[in-house]
Amino acid sequence: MTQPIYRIENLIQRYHGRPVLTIDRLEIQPASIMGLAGPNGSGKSTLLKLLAFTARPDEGQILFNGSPAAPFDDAVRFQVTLLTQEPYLMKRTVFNNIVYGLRVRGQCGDCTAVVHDAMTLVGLDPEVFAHRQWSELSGGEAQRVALAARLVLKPLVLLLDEPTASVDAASSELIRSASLNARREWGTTLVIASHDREWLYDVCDEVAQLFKGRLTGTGRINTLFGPWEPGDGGTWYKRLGNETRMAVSKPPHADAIAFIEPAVFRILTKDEYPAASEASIRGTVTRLSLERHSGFLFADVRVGAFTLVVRVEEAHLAAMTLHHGWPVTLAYRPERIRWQP
Ligand SMILES: Nc1ncnc2c1ncn2[C@@H]1O[C@H](COP(=O)(O)OP(=O)(O)OP(=O)(O)O)[C@@H](O)[C@H]1O
Repeated sequence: MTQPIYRIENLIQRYHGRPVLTIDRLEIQPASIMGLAGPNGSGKSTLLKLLAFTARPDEGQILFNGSPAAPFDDAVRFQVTLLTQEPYLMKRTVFNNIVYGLRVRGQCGDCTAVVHDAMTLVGLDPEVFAHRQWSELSGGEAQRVALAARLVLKPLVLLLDEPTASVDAASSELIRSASLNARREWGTTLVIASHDREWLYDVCDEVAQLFKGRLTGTGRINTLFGPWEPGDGGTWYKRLGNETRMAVSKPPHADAIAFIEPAVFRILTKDEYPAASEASIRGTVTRLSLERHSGFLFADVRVGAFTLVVRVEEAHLAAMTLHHGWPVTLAYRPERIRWQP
């Protein structure tokens, strides 16, 4: 096993004395793509800032290539770069924004060719954009300049904090493909925080789930929020829309959040019925995907207004034909739902 590029140990980060991030242990492998998923305020940006070594954790440590690193150490400053949701360009031309990091590192004299290459990677024609001022760019163009300013450094680690949250669709596509290109071409490790779970699952080797500042797992998981409704005989339900109700175990309280592992669901074959201990719901397959990290096959199943991720058992594959648009019945045992108070 290679040495992880990051190893987090017993980390606690606080704001005004309140812990906002607690991670006992997390490793990120070199040249891998790690996704960070979680609702607003779950600690994704805080974790990225710590991985960028712009701040020191209040407790615990982050080892970089096996060694502890202090904020702004040369060992990390020249290797790790963070792209935030807002581009924060300097008040100068596009060319001068992109070349800045190279000059700070004393890496080139005439950097024209490498700067132009970086611009091309993010879909900015150097002829058109090199001499534009920072103020003469759209939001999507500005974000692409900010990314080019990082790619030109061929960084060991590129941290992306919701890089496409406030840009147009075309810029978003260019930002995504240019980022993935960095891993392919230079073996750059990527850590991506995003609310776009589908994208994360498509491109990441592993996705860390954060919830209220805690790591709740790595891998796919279904997260359902209340309200929960009591039914007959002690059963509780979640309304999923289109008159579909999903039976759940008794929630600990009204605002509890349910975590349901994809393996909790099983897709019934044509001739199968749920067992007496199982509940069931009907839905439609909208997507099939293979998780790189585990090699498991997952189906996205649309149930009412929700999409549930379901792990497809290998033993079942032969007995089922799953296609986009295929109606399926999911069986599950409600007591296997995990609750987070
Ligand atoms: N500078 C700060 N001062 C005080 N509290 C902060 C500060 N920055 C973040 N927090 C708090 O820390 C917690 C984690 O915030 P963080 O921005 O890391 O979450 P996030 O998962 O990135 O959220 P989002 O998806 O909305 O960007 C939140 O409760 C937030 O209010």
